[in-house]
Amino acid sequence: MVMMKGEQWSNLGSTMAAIMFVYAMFRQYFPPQLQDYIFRYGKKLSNFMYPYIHVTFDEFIGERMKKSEAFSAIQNYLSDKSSANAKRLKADVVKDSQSLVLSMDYNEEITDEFNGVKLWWSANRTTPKTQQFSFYPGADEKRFYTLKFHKRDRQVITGIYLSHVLKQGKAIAADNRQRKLYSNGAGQGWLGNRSSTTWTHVAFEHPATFDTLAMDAKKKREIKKDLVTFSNGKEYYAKIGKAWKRGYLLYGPPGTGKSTMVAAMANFLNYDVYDLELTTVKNNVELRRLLIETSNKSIIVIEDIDCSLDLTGQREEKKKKKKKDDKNEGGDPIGAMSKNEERKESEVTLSGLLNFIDGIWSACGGERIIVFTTNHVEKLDPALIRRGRMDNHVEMSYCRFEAFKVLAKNYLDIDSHPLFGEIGNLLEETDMTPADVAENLMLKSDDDDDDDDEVETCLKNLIEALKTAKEEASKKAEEDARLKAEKEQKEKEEAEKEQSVKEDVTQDAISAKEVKENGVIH
Ligand SMILES: Nc1ncnc2c1ncn2[C@@H]1O[C@H](COP(=O)(O)OP(=O)(O)OP(=O)(O)O)[C@@H](O)[C@H]1O
Ligand SMILES: [Mg+2]
Repeated sequence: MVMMKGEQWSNLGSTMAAIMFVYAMFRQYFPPQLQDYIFRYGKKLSNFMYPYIHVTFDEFIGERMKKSEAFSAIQNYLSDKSSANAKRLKADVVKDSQSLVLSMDYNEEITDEFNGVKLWWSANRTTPKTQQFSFYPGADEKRFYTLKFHKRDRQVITGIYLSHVLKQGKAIAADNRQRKLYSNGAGQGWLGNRSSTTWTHVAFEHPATFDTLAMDAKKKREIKKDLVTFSNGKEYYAKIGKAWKRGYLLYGPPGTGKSTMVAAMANFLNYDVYDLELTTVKNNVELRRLLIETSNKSIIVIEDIDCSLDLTGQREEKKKKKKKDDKNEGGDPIGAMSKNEERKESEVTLSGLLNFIDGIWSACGGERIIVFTTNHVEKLDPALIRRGRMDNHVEMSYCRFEAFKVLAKNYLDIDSHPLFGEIGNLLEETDMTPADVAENLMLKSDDDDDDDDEVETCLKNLIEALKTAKEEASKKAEEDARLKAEKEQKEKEEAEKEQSVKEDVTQDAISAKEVKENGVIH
């Protein structure tokens, strides 16, 4: 054995010596130009033997371990291709998504064709051969995709194919993406004090759509058109020099579908929803930070804006009153502190909010819809709802016949019924919210056999409810009229009384003057 090893070594030694000798001869006897020539042709020869180019795409880029956008896009693109082509597939539940995604297994190669050019993709991974114990098995694993193509196709691949892959991959990601509902909750600082608020999210799974939304069909069409124009309007907004965002004000009585409309908008556009609770936002700075943290393709909602902020035009008076209170409580430091803390609850001001809507920061990112909902549009400061801030004012109103038909179709699956005529008339005369109408249309059992009976019962119940509501409304109107008349009568009486008192006083004054001047007593 040892002999053999020694023999091998001596063989290797002599081979090396032979190579060195040949190389020395080559350098000595061939002029440098010829050497270059030979090297060039040597390379050409090897290129000829292996004419392919390999490009690798790593999963992570940079030192900060940022996930490569290209890798994700390629992953999506290939999962779409490979489910049809590859033989060995890997099934994965993509994070934040409920659907199973099939992608090609490691070391599997799939062929793609683009404009007549053939190319090959393969998924690879390398695991460093360390013996170190790792808390996260697989964390050291490096994953990458390799693209192989013929070097004559270089132009096509680097020019258009790769950008095509990235675009397709991103489009697939947008389709598969699980939308999120964000809300801003007060965080807890590590010393127990209230820290700044941050966005937390859950999956957004509201089933409302424009089809299930009961409202005037024409209005609905207009809103849908407006939304589509907005979401396709990137170039247009850039051209006119306006930030790519749009404001909606939804107003109407409680239960008319304002919140439902927001969900329908998000589902229609495939946007995320940010539900902004203004009362937990400490101040304008925090408001701005929260805004900057929102992603594009999102709807930012502030519900019941009239309750979240004091926007009724009486701000100044209140502030003055507060200042007065402060002065009075000079001797009570603890009280003053708690008052201060209370005030910290929300120092968001109208001007802060306006900056939030149309200040320069609001343009960051773009593609955002801001929705305000309110029950009392008349209470809002006109500055807040002028066009340009709130571009689209949508009134959500009581349920009329057309809206009822949508609800009847959704809830009872009927397009017409003999009772529709009566319901239609009642709905024109009575104000009932879609929420109340819908409540009456809910089927109480899921038995298919007596469906027709149940539909009829539901509609009859609705008629009863409408009649009751109508009676109540007329009673209320009567009562209101009575109270009004009483009030007017009272005011009239008071005015008369005042007048007579005034007259008496004047009469007395005249008499007193006469006495003084003439010394006459009647
Ligand atoms: N226009 C509508 N179309 C379909 N369903 C509706 C409509 N309006 C109300 N509803 C039903 O009534 C319920 C309450 O509606 P929603 O929460 O959207 O009202 P809202 O206008 O936001 O009320 P609030 O002012 O009290 O917030 C919803 O769950 C929905 O099922
Ligand atoms: Mg609501």
